[in-house]
Amino acid sequence: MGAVDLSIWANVNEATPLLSVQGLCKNYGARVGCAHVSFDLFPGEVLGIVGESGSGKSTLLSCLAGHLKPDQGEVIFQTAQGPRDTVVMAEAERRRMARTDWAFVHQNPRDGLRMGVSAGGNVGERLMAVGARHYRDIRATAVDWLGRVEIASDRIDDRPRAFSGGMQQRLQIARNLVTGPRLVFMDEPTGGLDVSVQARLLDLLRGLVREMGLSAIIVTHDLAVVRLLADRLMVMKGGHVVEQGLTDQVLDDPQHSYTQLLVSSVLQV
Ligand SMILES: Nc1ncnc2c1ncn2[C@@H]1O[C@H](COP(=O)(O)OP(=O)(O)OP(=O)(O)O)[C@@H](O)[C@H]1O
Repeated sequence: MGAVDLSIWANVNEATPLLSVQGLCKNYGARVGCAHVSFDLFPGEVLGIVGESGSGKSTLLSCLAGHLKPDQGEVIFQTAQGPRDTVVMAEAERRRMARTDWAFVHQNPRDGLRMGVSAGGNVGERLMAVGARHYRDIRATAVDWLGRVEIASDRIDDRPRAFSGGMQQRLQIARNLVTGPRLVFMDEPTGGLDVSVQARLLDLLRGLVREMGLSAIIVTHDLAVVRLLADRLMVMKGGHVVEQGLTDQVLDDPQHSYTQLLVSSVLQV
């Protein structure tokens, strides 16, 4: 099992949104989590979601990834079999899609890795979950993916706890991308890392996203992250989307007063 087979996606039209979100709302009792969020995400497109703490970014991402059930709204995912609303689909199907069609990179690698399993095992078990059976092929693909995320092959049998924070995050990325998802959700993927480590990780992510033609939704506090990775930007405040558009346009010519504050860094996000 070498390169990931993407032929099943051949019938997915580039002009059809990969993800189409309509009127998504989630409240926690009387508190607004996110409200009336709508957008389309096209194949190969990277959307950044920014906003201060408590603005609803994580709530939105959790609803999109199926970790949280929204109170209202649709999340239509373009599967190889056609469009499906992931909000109403059966839990078993959503779980299967979460293994195959999309991936989730957590801020803390511990939430996305199995810390007691070797690096190779972390990558290999994802392949086994989608049907790979031959040990030699699985190990060869794991070695290949460790290389792609700049982890030396002689570390394949080490457990993630023997890795630095940056290496753990790169391993989490390999574990998530090895099965060839179309869409990757990332929650503060560079949060908690040193600045130099962040820069290297961002470069790596940018390369992989482009090379694999991935669509991605990235939640971050860091405008430098979206400047580098995101084609489009969504700015949230109090659970609402206050501005969205092309990243350069939003950052260079922000229209909403809150975005202006964010960009001028007057506001600490
Ligand atoms: N489990 C929960 N129970 C009650 N309220 C919640 C819960 N999770 C989030 N909230 C509230 O929903 C709103 C949005 O929170 P959310 O965590 O989505 O924001 P965020 O932008 O991701 O913040 P951060 O960057 O700090 O993670 C906040 O008012 C928050 O207090």
